[in-house]
Amino acid sequence: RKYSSYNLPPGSLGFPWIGQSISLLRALRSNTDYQWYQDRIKKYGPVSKMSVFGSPTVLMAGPASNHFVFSNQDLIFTQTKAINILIGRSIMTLSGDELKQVRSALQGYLSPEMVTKYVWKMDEEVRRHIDLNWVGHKTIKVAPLAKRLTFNIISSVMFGQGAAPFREALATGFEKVVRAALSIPVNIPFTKFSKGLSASRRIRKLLGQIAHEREAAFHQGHCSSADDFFTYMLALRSEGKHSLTVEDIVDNAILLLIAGYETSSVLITFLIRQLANEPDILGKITDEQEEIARNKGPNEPLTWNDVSRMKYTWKVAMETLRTVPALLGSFRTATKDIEYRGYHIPKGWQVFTAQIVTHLDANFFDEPSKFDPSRFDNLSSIPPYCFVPFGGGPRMCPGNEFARTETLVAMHYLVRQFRWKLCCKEEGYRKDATPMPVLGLPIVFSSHLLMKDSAEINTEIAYHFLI
Ligand code: HEM
Repeated sequence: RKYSSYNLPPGSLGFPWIGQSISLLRALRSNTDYQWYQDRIKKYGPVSKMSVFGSPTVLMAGPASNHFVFSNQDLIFTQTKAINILIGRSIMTLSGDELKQVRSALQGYLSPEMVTKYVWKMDEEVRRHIDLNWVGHKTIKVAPLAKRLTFNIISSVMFGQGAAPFREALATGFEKVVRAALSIPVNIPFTKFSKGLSASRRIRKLLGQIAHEREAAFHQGHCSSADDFFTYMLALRSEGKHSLTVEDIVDNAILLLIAGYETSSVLITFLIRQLANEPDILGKITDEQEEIARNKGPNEPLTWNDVSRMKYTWKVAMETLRTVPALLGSFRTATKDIEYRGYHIPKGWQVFTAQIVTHLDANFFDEPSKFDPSRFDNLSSIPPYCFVPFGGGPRMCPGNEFARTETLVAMHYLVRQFRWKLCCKEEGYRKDATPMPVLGLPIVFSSHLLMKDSAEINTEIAYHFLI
């Protein structure tokens, strides 16, 4: 009744609270979400109303809708109450001038010029990770290890050696915060939320200590802005570029880390999964990486220049992101009544656009279900707002260059040293906030340098299943 004068989009809000949440969650878990969106689009068109996760929501489909969602000033990031409590005053919750200042600071920190300075740290972390977890092993579960790798990379870049002694504690704490992010925010002991809340307090305390130490060192002139995230933000503050307190800086550090490690680990996991079934593509990537290695000493770390030459490998990564986007899509909330294609979207409603809808649309990608990295040979042939793994517009992912670089560094060492097969060829994946192979992607692998053919791997797989 409240909206009787509105021209709301077609569709039903379903039962109060529940709406379409259960059927969407079921589709996500069974990885049939693309069909779920298609069914709605066929029934109601590209703009329809539904109710998910407790809020009336307008589902929008297609490149024009993507553009609208990414760039409309009256749509702000949707926040779950749990995220607000767990992460605090981060870029996700800020608005107005504060948002502009923090966005510009984070963009600067993750800009290509800065990422060039992080390549050696990424190189160091990847090599350490491989020595520890791959060399001398025969089987591993890729997904949890990829998470640990991307966590170690980003925490080493952001906090430097200051956080090294606490890395294990931080990794466990962040895992609990991520798990609590989509939970019901009621602080009852032993629930996901209460565990996440305690972890978030511990992380804040620990990072707060490090930040205050960096503040003292910065004032005494003992560190430079390129050393770590805290010093970078403190240097910007001293230049009048923002006015965040140390506590706010810590909150933004937590957000940056969470936004960065989980998504990148999904990309690395699904790349490894894809390459297990694509010997030709793996061969081409290996050739590209061998060519780069040929001009370097045996232990010489990769440089920015090397990474810029990994063009084919990045096309394969983009095709992986097209077929399995690391994030479902973008949720926004309307801050006032707005209009789109003649429909009203009331203040307080959510809008949602799912990446997979354009990524798998045959109008934009020929044979969309085929894995074909060559479709990225000519990026300008892809219409705007159709390929959006990093979002778009003013809130586009500022970490895309960081993610690209760490993924390429990891692939450089993996493809040159190993050949792998999936332990379970039929292993599917489910989607929560991010997609995840149901068994964590167990693989069996051998050293590529020693192996002449795949017979050795086949024996390993047989052995793996016997035990
Ligand atoms: C493959 C890896 C990654 C993917 C696919 C990805 C994807 C995305 C997407 C789609 C958004 C926009 C969400 C929206 O519009 O609702 C986003 C935002 C964001 N990403 Fe990433 N991301 C990745 C890696 C990273 C990394 C490595 C970092 C940091 C080091 C990072 C930091 C952020 C931040 C801070 C935001 C929020 C920006 C804002 O509030 O304006 N991301 N990411």
